[in-house]
Amino acid sequence: MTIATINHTLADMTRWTGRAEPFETDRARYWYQLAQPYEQQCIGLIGFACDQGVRRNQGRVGARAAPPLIRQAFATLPVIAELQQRFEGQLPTLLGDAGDIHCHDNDDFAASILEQAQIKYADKVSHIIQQGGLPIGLGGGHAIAYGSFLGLWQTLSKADDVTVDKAPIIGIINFDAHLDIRQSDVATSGTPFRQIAEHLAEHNQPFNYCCIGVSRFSNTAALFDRAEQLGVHIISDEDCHHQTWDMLAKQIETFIRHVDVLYMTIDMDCLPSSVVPGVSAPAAYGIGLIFVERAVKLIMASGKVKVADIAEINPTFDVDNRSCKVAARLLATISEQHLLAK
Ligand SMILES: N=CN[C@@H](CCC(=O)O)C(=O)O
Ligand SMILES: [Mn+2]
Ligand SMILES: [Mn+2]
Repeated sequence: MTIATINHTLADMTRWTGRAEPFETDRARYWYQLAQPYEQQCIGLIGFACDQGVRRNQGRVGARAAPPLIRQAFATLPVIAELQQRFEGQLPTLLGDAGDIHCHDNDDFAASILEQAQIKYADKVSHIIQQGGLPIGLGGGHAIAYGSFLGLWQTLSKADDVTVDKAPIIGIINFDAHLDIRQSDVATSGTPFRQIAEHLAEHNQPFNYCCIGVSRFSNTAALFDRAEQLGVHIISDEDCHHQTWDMLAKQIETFIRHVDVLYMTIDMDCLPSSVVPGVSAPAAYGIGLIFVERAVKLIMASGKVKVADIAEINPTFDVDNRSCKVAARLLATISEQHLLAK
């Protein structure tokens, strides 16, 4: 039997590598050339190398290996000209790597190892927000979501001007085939948004949850019942294909207008398994990458996103690194939009 432990490892900067461009101007620049060990950069990457929640949820494990592979794929993407111009002379202040929280799990669910990992990860998230940065979490299973939320919650609770009746309204936008509001005796990758709903209810705060890409073939009627009880705003996978962009954008904008701050999470199984094969629970239908990227830009443009994460990549089932590359593209999109909006 393995011993259940959690630990934090600092950024491994030897992983930030990519193409050398000795014959080009210095505008041939890649993200690997920007990354620094996290201090107080505008963006702080923090890995959640944990798939205990997937295991507890009877899923196929492997997501714990994803954070360094998503980083590696991101490292090789070019930095767009607009960003280089805008931040000339300040490029080392843009991207920090805060390392990974590891959850070395076993089958002893009572060991609370997942819960401890979520708390440790939440502390890092909170620290980055308090330093003025945007934390971007790299899962790991979708149990990362409860940690990301807790990190945001901790920060908001510490703010000087916050009282119960004046607390900022939190909105959560999740791109996911699954609602992840399961009832269970332990936390899993299928329970985070139900846990968040309960946490908010305990503190007399509203639960504003918009789930985009929900599949009627990936959620039971019991889950749809709970979604209705909790007032979840559902935009189904079929809606995403059949409705116009203007109609979808309006729904998302209306949701955003009613909240003060946002937590945005992308469960990579929202995309079709032909596009992202390396996930814990693949989706047959899925929503388009073109739509997801456009929606992510719209959400980031609100300026309300205080924490974001990318979850559920499972490298064991990836093909030709395809899934990590899609995750890296979304990570670059979030990063670009955040920085350009500054
Ligand atoms: N993170 C969520 N996972 C899905 C898993 C479904 C499955 O294994 O088929 C869920 O709980 O609904
Ligand atoms: Mn999912
Ligand atoms: Mn999920």
